[in-house]
Amino acid sequence: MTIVETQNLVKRYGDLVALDHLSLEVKEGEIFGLLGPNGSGKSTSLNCILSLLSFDKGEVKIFGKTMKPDAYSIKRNIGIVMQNVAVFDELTVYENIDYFCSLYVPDKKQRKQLVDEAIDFVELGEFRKFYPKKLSGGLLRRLNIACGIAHQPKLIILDEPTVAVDPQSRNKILEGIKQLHKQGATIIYTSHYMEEVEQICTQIVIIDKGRVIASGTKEELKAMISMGEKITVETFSISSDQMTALRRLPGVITAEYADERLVIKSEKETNNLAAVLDFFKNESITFGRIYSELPTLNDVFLEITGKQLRD
Ligand SMILES: Nc1ncnc2c1ncn2[C@@H]1O[C@H](COP(=O)(O)OP(=O)(O)OP(=O)(O)O)[C@@H](O)[C@H]1O
Repeated sequence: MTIVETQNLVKRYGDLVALDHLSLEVKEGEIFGLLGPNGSGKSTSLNCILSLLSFDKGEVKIFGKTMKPDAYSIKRNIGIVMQNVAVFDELTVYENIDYFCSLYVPDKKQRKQLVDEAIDFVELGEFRKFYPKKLSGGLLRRLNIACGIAHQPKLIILDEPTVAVDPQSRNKILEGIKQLHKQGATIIYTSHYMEEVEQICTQIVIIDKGRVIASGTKEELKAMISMGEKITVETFSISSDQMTALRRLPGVITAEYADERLVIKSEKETNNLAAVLDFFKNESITFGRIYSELPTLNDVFLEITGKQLRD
């Protein structure tokens, strides 16, 4: 079943085209990763999906129905965790979650159970009587998440929930998302951190300048590009003749040297690590670490657009 569908969404801010015929399809049970560099249109697309922002062209359907600002039956089944923490300073952790949950769940007894479950879920039990001002950035994010998910929605939308959080809270947030997914929620997750998207998303769409540039599972995305292996060698110097020799190794696509790092990218099913190691030994070139990696989503982005995901 399709949970969210956007067809040819166009959103302009004056002359700037923020969404350029953006079509997305999120199926039930997916952790759908919307990955793109800063300014690529991730937040704009979420705001259009949620009818928080009007758009110039296109259509949004959620749970098979057209999404509109007053589509309350749809909204009741959506949980939103936005980039900026939005909680009330005057309310405690418990009261904040209870307030947001009360917008969807009027029954007090039922709500108490949901709020308690949300507090346990984000592990804020010992902070339930704290006011937001007393919480660290990571704990605040977790409170923000609890406020968005306490009513146990079918669809959860998280817009860069890990920006500027400490590694411990980041891991807790990512583990929490996986758990919500296991419990049956469909999740839309935006990020410009490709490692996170690789780690948790079952389906990924990469956008740039408001357009979809690639989509699929992480394996499918990596299979789209010609590169299959990236070898990095930390070395102080290498001559242009030596670079030419390295470029002649089988299957080498590029070999570049910058900032005391040599990076050799080779085609799929090439294994040049042993050959590169032999070359450095035979040429008596001193080197530090040498390692081989599989392509990342950044390499996918780089090969398709010619630029880094994180500029
Ligand atoms: N209210 C606005 N008025 C004018 N331009 C805007 C507005 N909001 C966003 N933009 C522009 O639209 C484009 C898309 O922005 P958007 O915030 O959707 O990108 P993003 O991928 O979410 O970026 P980030 O990761 O920085 O949040 C950017 O060029 C941005 O500068």
